[in-house]
Amino acid sequence: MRLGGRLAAAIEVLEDIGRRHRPVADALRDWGLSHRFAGGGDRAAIGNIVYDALRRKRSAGWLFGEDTPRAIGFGALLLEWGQTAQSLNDALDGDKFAPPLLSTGELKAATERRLDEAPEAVRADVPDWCAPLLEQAYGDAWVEEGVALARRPPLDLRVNTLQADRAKVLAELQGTGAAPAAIAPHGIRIPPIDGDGRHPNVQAEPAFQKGWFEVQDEGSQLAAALAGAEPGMQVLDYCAGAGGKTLALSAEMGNTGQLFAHDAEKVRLAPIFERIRRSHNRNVQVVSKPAELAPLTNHMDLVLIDAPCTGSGTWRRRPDAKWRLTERQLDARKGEQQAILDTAQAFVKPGGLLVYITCSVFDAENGEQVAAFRARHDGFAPVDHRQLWDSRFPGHQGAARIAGTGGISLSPALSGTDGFYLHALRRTA
Ligand SMILES: C[S@@+](CC[C@H](N)C(=O)[O-])C[C@H]1O[C@@H](n2cnc3c(N)ncnc32)[C@H](O)[C@@H]1O
Repeated sequence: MRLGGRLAAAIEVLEDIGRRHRPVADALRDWGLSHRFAGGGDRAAIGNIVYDALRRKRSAGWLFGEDTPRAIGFGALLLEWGQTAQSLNDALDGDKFAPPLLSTGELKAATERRLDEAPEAVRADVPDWCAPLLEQAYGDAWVEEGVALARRPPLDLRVNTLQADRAKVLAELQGTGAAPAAIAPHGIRIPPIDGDGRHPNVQAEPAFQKGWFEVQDEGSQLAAALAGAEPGMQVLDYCAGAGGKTLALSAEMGNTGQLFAHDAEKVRLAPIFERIRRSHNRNVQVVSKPAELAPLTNHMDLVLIDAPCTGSGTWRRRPDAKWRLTERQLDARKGEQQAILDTAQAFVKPGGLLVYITCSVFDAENGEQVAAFRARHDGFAPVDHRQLWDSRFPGHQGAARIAGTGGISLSPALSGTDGFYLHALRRTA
């Protein structure tokens, strides 16, 4: 397929996503099933246009004065693929599979409209209602952070130190662009792809099958490392999901002590069994029934709450979620976070740690949530987060926002990671 056919397919997929409110991955998969002639390169290119269009939906739409699938599809190529309106028309001319060429009016709009004159929320590529929330979190840097949240993400891996070391995994991944991550000691980064490229399928690597590494954003790796799990500890991962942090904690603990992995949803927890097997974790017990957690009350050295949240820190990877999110959903997540904090705190032993994590960039789910928890519960005091960060990641003082006793926040523009928040509280009574 030439560029025109790929763009037409991307516009079709964007129409499907808009019409049927479907997740991007589902819409792309269905398109692939009904167009079996398309090769892997075509599918990757179409996927890239679709994801770019969703990441840059507002700024792409701004160029044409509307955010129709056609406008944002073309806009993605203008903003992210180094095309100009004229070079696009030249490339599409004579391609019978291409969408109609840009009209005189569209050419004029795309040539004359300037993104640097657009309102801030357009440049930041976020819904209007989210702009004040980003400003609250990032102050003057909020547009820059919005822009970074709309960029293509890297592919990050965490070396499973129970099975391998970084040099060994890097040697296996030679030729993929893999390099040591900037901050995470066991992290490996394959940079964001350009244009119609695609990341290597690392999960097909024998090294992955042998459990030498996991796919995990560097921010998630840093959050897990900051939680402070140590060999021999009793740890409860209360919202373990598919176990991304569980596996990292288990490795930090050197496969010793006990790590209980719980989640309210059995379906979310299901993949953890295969992952534990592949990664050779021997200190993890999966506890799906809340009643079976009762004996752990007051006994845990560390309780990790990787809370359900809006996921606004992961918009680079799930840009459709950015446009689907509503204030009502934010309120619902806040209610869940509050209830989980109130329940999970009871498992911390006196002197133990309660560590709260989200992959949200909104203070309402982060610092404000922890402040409200502390107002409801005596006996928990924040650790010194500056000291915590500096001791774990010396030499990276400026790579996170640290608000004294107010937690640690990671962001794409400052930290080069997904947006994450971590707040560690010690039980004092
Ligand atoms: C951010 S995800 C966890 C991701 C996971 N820790 C990881 O690193 O891959 C949040 C999880 O919280 C779970 N959850 C939601 N409400 C819960 C509750 N009341 N108790 C325990 N888990 C809950 C969800 O099912 C979801 O799997």
